[in-house]
Amino acid sequence: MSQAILTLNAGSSSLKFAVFAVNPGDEVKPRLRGKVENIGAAPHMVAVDADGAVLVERRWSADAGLAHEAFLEPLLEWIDDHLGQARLKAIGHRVVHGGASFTTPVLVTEPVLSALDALTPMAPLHQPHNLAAIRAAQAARPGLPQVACFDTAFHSAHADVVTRFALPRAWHEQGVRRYGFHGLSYEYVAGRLQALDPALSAGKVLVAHLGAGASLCAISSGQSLDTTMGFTALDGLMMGTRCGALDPGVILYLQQQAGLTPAAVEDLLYNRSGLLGVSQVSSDMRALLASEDPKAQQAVDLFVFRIAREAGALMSSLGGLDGVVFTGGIGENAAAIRNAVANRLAWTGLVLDQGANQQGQGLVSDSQSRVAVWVIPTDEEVMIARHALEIIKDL
Ligand SMILES: Nc1ncnc2c1ncn2[C@@H]1O[C@H](COP(=O)(O)OP(=O)(O)O)[C@@H](O)[C@H]1O
Ligand SMILES: CC(=O)OP(=O)(O)O
Ligand SMILES: [Mg+2]
Repeated sequence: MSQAILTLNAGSSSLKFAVFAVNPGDEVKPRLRGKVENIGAAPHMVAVDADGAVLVERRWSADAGLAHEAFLEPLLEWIDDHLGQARLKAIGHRVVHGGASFTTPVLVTEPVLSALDALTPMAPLHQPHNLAAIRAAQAARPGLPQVACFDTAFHSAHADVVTRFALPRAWHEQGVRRYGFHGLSYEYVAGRLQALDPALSAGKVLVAHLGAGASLCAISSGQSLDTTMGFTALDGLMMGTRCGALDPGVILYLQQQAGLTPAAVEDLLYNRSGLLGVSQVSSDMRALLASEDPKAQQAVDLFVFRIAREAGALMSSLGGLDGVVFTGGIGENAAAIRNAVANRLAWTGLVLDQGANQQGQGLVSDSQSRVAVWVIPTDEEVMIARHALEIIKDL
């Protein structure tokens, strides 16, 4: 009987899932993938097979009030019905925060779960959903190995200086330091780039993961050297609803002068800021690009400005720039954003091929460009499946 691995990637408002067949040579091959989007509002589930044919599509009403956990049991049953002859060998999970202790994927045990629970305050949008998915999967499939794969792990070899805040050193020792996120995405993209352009992948590359959450990663010879997110996934770029880098004095002002409680500050910075907060229109880049509202344009301009500014910082960490890779929902699909970022980085000698950029696939820089620019669709799911298989191989 063939074997399969299920991956679960519980995000702030979505639950992505995929089933991979384990082929000879331990190669994982996608069988089906899908997502439940818009959880908390009007959930929408869609799943497709390996050829992209729709297997299921379902909508729930906005007032159903369903949380992530409500989808897990029916989802696991639906997946069982679609496994055919295959037997589920493990479930791999994306866990956003691994802290200082988890620098590689691990088999989930109770002590692992409680250690990950302690990191929840540092990833309030993600960690509770990641851990709820693990607990629900444990309850539904007792005995089935669960593997946690961390967003932070790809950045765990950063030089000491990259990890530090200029705070009294005792805080660093207590774990108040920069970690970085979106590591599963960066690891996948780095692997794809090595296959697509080995010479570039041996050089200095800036990868822009621009989705609901957004960050940049400085990758040299396939290794992460620096990244824009830090202690939490709030730092760095402006995001859908998150503020990105902020003068810490603003937080003091909000609490001490404006009288916001810590919980209200958390809600402001994680849920009400970013594209949504500045535009007052939407957190969704598609809606902003289609809007006539000048505030939407202002939000897009700030998003692009912040990318270019942080890109400058990471070029310094890299000591140069040979290539840029765009990925994530915005990076893969929004030609206008790639173009605007490219215009701000023109001083590096980066020139887009306008036709290729509109197409948005593969190499999109001009043949005369000093900096190569690629669009590479990310795949956190396949990375999770590979890691899960690696961990359970010796069980
Ligand atoms: N065709 C498109 N043009 C512009 N933005 C897009 C397009 N398709 C998706 N996006 C944007 O991608 C973002 C979601 O990215 P994604 O990587 O899927 O998010 P998540 O972090 O939830 O995985 C949204 O802001 C959405 O508007
Ligand atoms: C870490 C993070 O911001 O993840 P996402 O982009 O999925 O929200
Ligand atoms: Mg994402």
